[in-house]
Amino acid sequence: MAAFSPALPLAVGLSGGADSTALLLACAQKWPGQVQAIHVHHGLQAAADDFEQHCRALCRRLQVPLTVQRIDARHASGESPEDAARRARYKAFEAVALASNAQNAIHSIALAQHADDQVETLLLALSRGAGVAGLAAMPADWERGGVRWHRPLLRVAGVQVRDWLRAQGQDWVEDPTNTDERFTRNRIRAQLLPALDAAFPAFRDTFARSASHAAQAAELLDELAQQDLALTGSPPEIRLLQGLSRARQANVLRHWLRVAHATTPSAAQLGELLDQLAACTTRGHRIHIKVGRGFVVRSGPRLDWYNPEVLV
Ligand SMILES: Nc1ncnc2c1ncn2[C@@H]1O[C@H](COP(=O)(O)OP(=O)(O)OP(=O)(O)O)[C@@H](O)[C@H]1O
Repeated sequence: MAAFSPALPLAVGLSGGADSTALLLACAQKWPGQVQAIHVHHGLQAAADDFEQHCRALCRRLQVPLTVQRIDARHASGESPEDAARRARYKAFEAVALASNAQNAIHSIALAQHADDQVETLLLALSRGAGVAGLAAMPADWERGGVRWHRPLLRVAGVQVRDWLRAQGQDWVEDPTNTDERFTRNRIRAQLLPALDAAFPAFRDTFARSASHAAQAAELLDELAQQDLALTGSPPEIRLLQGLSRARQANVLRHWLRVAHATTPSAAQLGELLDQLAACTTRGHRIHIKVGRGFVVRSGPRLDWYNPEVLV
């Protein structure tokens, strides 16, 4: 938090839980008159009104302007309720930043994820078999929608955040779902983090270092994919793809499918596509492989992708 120097005015995403309560308090103390808060009311759980009340009382006491955004975070089929809520929340933050008037325009938004959240994200990525992009976990800073986003607590342990809050005499609302071990993240927090603490006391720092190595590697792979896609064309030409190593083919194909078709192949689908590419040496060789909601096919000298649902 010491090195955190955001462009002001700053808005803090305030859920009412310990972490964002602490972040708002620290920021309001550091930059009086330059900080505001955004609370998103999901209406998903009975405790939502308690969260809102806590946020209103806290902001009144700190004399911090508060915007409460009500959202409908119902999830689409195939999407987890947590992902839907997170996506809707980010959209709500962006809408508030966009609507902030010129005089008090929000330049940065800070979120309160801390080092334990980062370790949980990394372990979740490992449990899904993620590649380096997933193992990069959460970035500390990024830019989107003309706003700088920050996670200033990413190197601070969860217990330190709560200890600081207690020392400040500040209360918070405990999210009742945080102890529900039906959620994987909560099982990681309750069962794995204490075991990691016992086995590797420095795990928060060392895991964070691995995540930032992965982030750097992911950036390089992305740059290489852009260069290779410029070489093969989009959609890519089969003969030019075949001139690349198998690892580079995999990298550029993943990139092409993501940027051009917003789809990600499974490891098995990509493996099959690479095998087909290697075998594609005759004019008549057909390629037709399911990827995401559609198919990668051969179309003359190139690959192509189509979604049959969109064609009808
Ligand atoms: N309903 C919300 N309204 C505003 N900001 C939110 C809300 N939910 C989460 N955030 C922001 O996003 C961050 C990450 O959310 P996440 O749900 O992972 O954590 P959290 O357990 O809610 O954190 P906290 O201890 O602050 O409640 C929060 O620390 C907070 O800054």
